[in-house]
Amino acid sequence: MSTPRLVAGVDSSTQSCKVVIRDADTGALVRTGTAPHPDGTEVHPAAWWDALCQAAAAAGGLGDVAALSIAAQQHGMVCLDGDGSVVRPALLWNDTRSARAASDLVAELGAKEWAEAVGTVPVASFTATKLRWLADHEPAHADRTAAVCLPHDWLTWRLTDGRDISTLTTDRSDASGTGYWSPATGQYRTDLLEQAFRRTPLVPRVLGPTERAGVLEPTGFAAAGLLNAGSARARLGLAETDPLMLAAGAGDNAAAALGLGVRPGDVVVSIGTSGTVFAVCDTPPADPTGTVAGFADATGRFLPLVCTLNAARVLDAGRALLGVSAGELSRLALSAPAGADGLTLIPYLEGERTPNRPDASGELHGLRLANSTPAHLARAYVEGMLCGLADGLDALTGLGVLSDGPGRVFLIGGGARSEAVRAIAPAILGRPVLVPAPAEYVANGAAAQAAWLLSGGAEPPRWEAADTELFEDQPLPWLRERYRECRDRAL
Ligand SMILES: Nc1ncnc2c1ncn2[C@@H]1O[C@H](COP(=O)(O)OP(=O)(O)O)[C@@H](O)[C@H]1O
Ligand SMILES: O=C(CO)[C@@H](O)[C@H](O)COP(=O)(O)O
Repeated sequence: MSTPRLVAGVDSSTQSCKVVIRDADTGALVRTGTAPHPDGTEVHPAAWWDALCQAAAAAGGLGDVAALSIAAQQHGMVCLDGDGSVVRPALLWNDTRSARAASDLVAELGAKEWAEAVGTVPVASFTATKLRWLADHEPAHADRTAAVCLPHDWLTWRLTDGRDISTLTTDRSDASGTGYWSPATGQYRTDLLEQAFRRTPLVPRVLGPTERAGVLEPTGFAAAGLLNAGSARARLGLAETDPLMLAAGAGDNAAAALGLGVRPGDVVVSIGTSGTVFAVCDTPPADPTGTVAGFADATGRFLPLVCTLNAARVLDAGRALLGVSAGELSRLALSAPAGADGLTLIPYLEGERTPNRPDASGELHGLRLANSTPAHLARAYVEGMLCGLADGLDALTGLGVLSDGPGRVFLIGGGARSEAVRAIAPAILGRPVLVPAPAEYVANGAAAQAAWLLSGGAEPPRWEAADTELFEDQPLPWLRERYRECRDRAL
């Protein structure tokens, strides 16, 4: 029997780095590893590199892997100087300090004009607004910035070169989250980059879905001038003789869409640090309200997406408040009645991106003696978080980009591991929900992209779909209505 060819997929997400190693032909899972990322919304990229090395080691190393693809959290601003050194820690997608810069940029050009130019209207998450913040607040760092790239671009480049900024690459999906690349034309809008940053740094070359970002040759680390090349290869579990092909990589949500094999009409709801609701479609969306971001996907199509800042960590906060485990929060939530007897959480604990309220905070409405119990509070936390996502699903549906949809609604991400979330989601989202078996769907999508690179086929590999469990319940329009009233009062 021949040895299977292996591929690796990476999800360098907000809270951790995950590596999955799969059989390139069958998709069978071979090994996995994870490592945590530091907390905070400002992180030095070296921490992602360390976590990638640790996660690769925990997955048994990459020595027998033929191709690798890196997917990562979107939008983070990584500034490099002319020598390829990091200028300052990266500002992540959930750092809201550029909210004022975002509203300045909208005022300068107009929301409709931004949506038509790049598919998105500036909010604090997008790279363009972070660059404007840097220009306004740290001009010395802005002056030193010779190139700007994103988390997955930097990690891929760190593996293939790590020194020459002219070799930086990205892909369509991540480029579409910058605010200066147009999914509709497939071109950078250098004028908008300059408008945001008042400078024109080098930006990564945008690769198509099956293009190769590079090859990590046996001598690669030394050629790249990385200090202690031998130890870097050793940390990744690579033997001195192993070449490793690097795929284009992707933004995490596009990778998840690829990993799940979503079809036009399907919707994915992901509950990670961010809450996202997205679909794939064949025409570039442009929502002048900015609610739906018109991203590109990782297969050559488009990825309309709504993103909230408050998802799995709302559940974490509920647990901390009640001093209980994730399992106990879930049990408590399921022991309270739907609607928590009038207790409603508006879950904007981190400010909010959709709706665009970067300075908002969370609010509890309707506290009474009768609902002042741990169970009611747990229920309100789960329901409030899901109502934020249901608003996102409404916006996506309202934009008319779902062909005959919504069809299948998938629920993924760390938060989908909660039994209460799975059970309550159908009533709040107003439709049946398919929960794939718990797995790292972003890293799986990256692994599929690596296998696609190896196969050179016209379509991504057709690996066996994950087992799914169907959750159904009667929609609760009255609960959504009460949430809307409290939300609008809060806003
Ligand atoms: N059983 C569970 N119940 C509730 N939340 C969970 C559970 N398991 C994991 N989580 C939460 O999921 C989050 C991590 O999810 P993940 O999708 O990996 O996030 P990210 O991609 O943003 O790093 C954490 O906030 C964690 O507390
Ligand atoms: O900003 C977005 C999408 O626009 C987020 O979805 C980030 O890509 C972070 O994802 P997670 O780490 O929460 O999965």
